[in-house]
Amino acid sequence: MPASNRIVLSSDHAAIQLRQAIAAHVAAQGWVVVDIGPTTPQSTDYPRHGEAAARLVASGDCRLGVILCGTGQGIMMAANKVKGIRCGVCADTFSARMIRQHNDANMLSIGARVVGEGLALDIVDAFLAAEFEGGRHATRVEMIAALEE
Ligand SMILES: O=C[C@H](O)[C@H](O)[C@H](O)COP(=O)(O)O
Repeated sequence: MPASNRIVLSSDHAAIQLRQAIAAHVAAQGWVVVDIGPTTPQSTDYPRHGEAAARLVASGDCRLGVILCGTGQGIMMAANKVKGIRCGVCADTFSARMIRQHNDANMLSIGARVVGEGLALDIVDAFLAAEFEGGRHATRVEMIAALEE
């Protein structure tokens, strides 16, 4: 377990049930879950939830983040607007592992209308188990950061 074991979870209305399943899953692994909701199924706007989670990661309050909406795409786009955030949408475990190993992703996005719960939990596990490899990948991640300046 890393030094900081805080992970933020957030979603829009399309992914509340899956987000809560992921929260229970990662909490059972020892992560301190910062679940910032929402908790009611009322329609809500994914940009606000993506931004809120991203700010907790960008500030260092949370080491990693998992965010969800219907496709995972919209909330990912919002999170990636926050400086320092590298978030990828994953619908397979290979990509979830690679965005950590090669891209040093600090957030994962999942589409609750795209993948079922079993696969989603495997995707989260693959993301959390992987470590950034550095080396040539560090140079490329630095190039991404330079685009923010
Ligand atoms: O990228 C956007 C997400 O998939 C949203 O969850 C989706 O657009 C919400 O759609 P609706 O308001 O029809 O539930």
